[in-house]
Amino acid sequence: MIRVTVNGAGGKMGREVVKAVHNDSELALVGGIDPTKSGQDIGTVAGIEPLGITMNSSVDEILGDTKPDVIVDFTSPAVIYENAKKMLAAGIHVVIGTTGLTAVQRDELDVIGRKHNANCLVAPNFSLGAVMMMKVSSELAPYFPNVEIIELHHNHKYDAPSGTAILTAKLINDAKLAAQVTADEDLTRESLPGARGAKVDDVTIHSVRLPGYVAHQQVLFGGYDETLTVRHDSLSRLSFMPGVVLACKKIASVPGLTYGLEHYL
Ligand SMILES: NC(=O)C1=CN([C@@H]2O[C@H](COP(=O)(O)OP(=O)(O)OC[C@H]3O[C@@H](n4cnc5c(N)ncnc54)[C@H](OP(=O)(O)O)[C@@H]3O)[C@@H](O)[C@H]2O)C=CC1
Ligand SMILES: O=C(O)C1=N[C@H](C(=O)O)C[C@H](O)C1
Repeated sequence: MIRVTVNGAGGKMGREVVKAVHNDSELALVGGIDPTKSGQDIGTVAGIEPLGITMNSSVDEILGDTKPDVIVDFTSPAVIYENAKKMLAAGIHVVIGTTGLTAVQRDELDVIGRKHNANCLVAPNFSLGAVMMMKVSSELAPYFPNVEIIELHHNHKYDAPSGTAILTAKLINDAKLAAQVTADEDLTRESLPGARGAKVDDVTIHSVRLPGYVAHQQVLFGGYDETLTVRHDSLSRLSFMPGVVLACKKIASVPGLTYGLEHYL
């Protein structure tokens, strides 16, 4: 059995991960961390029966002799980097769904993890459909170099743009660079600052935050008198669970830090 602790276990994603890990026959749920739910039973916090596991308040409390094999982290961009350094330095494999890590930070985590034989997966999106949306978008980019992303999320999201939009833009930019194509020069003027969104290299991203949405993204390609749109919708947070469970099972066999769930499929 693979022993798994959930960091951010009281959050929207954390509660789903607790249930998914608890329900999987190859995974053993051994702990949960969440500062404001410390002392409570992890099952009760997740909305199921009590599981006899008391929540801790910080990662520092679980790095001792009874440390898990894997920590799944869905916390906040504000804390992920410092926590990831601690978890990897303790020799624990870390599955990171939390957004906000920069490329430089990922490189630093790779070094720390390799030094302590701890592997790391940073996946901005664990849903299979979102991974396929990114793959298809990068394949289309050489043929349609004019492209903009619209990502739509619930209004409690910490960050903008989303981690998924940033990775999608990176994959599109990489594909365009390899094919030596660029977007037509953008002559549009902004009469209101921000109206044209944010740029990640050659790709524009627009972020929508509204109650009612879960996680959605459209990648819009413009061509010669035609357009092509790739759209993905996560209808609930269950959509991320097969990817998280797969990652917990596979992480011990993939050395170093991996960026993107596609490398685990
Ligand atoms: N990769 C993917 O597929 C997905 C990634 N995400 C990302 O996951 C992250 C979390 O999202 P979501 O679950 O919606 O957010 P929530 O705010 O619902 O959950 C985050 C939880 O982490 C807790 N927390 C905050 N600081 C710490 C800490 N230092 N140690 C332990 N726990 C802490 C929070 O506690 P408190 O509320 O008390 O502050 C909260 O319970 C975001 O970055 C989001 O973008 C989300 C969905 C899918
Ligand atoms: O905060 C969220 O909800 C989500 N965050 C991830 C992101 O930033 O891409 C994944 C998904 O879009 C849901």
